[in-house]
Amino acid sequence: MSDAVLQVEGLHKSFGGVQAVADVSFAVSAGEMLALIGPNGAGKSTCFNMLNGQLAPDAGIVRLEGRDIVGLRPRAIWRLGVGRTFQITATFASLSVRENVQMALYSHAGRLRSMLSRFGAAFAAEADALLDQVGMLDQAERTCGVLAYGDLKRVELAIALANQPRLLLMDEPTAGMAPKERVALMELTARLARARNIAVLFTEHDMDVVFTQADRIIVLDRGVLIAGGTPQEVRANPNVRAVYLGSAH
Ligand SMILES: Nc1ncnc2c1ncn2[C@@H]1O[C@H](COP(=O)(O)OP(=O)(O)OP(=O)(O)O)[C@@H](O)[C@H]1O
Repeated sequence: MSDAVLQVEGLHKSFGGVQAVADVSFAVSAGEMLALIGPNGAGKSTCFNMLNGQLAPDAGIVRLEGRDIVGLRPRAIWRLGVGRTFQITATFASLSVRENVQMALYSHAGRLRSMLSRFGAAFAAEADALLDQVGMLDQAERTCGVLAYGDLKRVELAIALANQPRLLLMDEPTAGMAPKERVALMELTARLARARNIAVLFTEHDMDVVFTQADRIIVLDRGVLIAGGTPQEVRANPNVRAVYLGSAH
């Protein structure tokens, strides 16, 4: 795929006798939403951890815009434009929504050592622009500790965007959210990904979110990719139905 932001080839990882990820290859294009699904223990987190440098693969190539990033530290990979959101939100509860995004902008600009008290107006306009994009500008003055969970997730998305990622890794982004909020968050993510040409790879247990929001889906089972394609193709794949979706889809 010529416009691939991320290219993964022959990724392997074992823990003792357990082959967590076995010969996994896939690619994600700019502006594309790719869902990585599979039952518990299929190897999704292990894959993510190898993509952002937290875990060293036993074998395989990970290319970000053509550059092999295997062996780089997580921070170096983040600097190259790989953002990640986690199942548990990572905002500073005592700082305001705007300050949290300002902090991320500071960090992206390499000026994290500046004292919080010197924040002042620095990056305030940029922070507000990001908050506007995720629909949180009207809550910019509130501290993150008092926000509703779904709103916190949108702040987290703004924080991830502050690093101007080329690739966004989202590990169960909608965990803990109400079903209606989940689709809304991923619709927002998809809209922003397309507008900013960001490749998004996400894991998700909510099949409604996966099948309505992903452009393509890849399916892991016991470390092996057993299927990949459009939501329609994956839904119709008998292996997927047997191994993962059961009779529900
Ligand atoms: N640090 C580790 N040490 C030993 N085994 C591990 C480690 N991390 C993962 N595993 C094993 O590797 C396999 C894949 O786990 P992984 O967490 O990647 O799956 P997952 O698809 O993310 O699961 P879930 O949906 O439950 O988060 C499992 O058998 C797990 O027990």
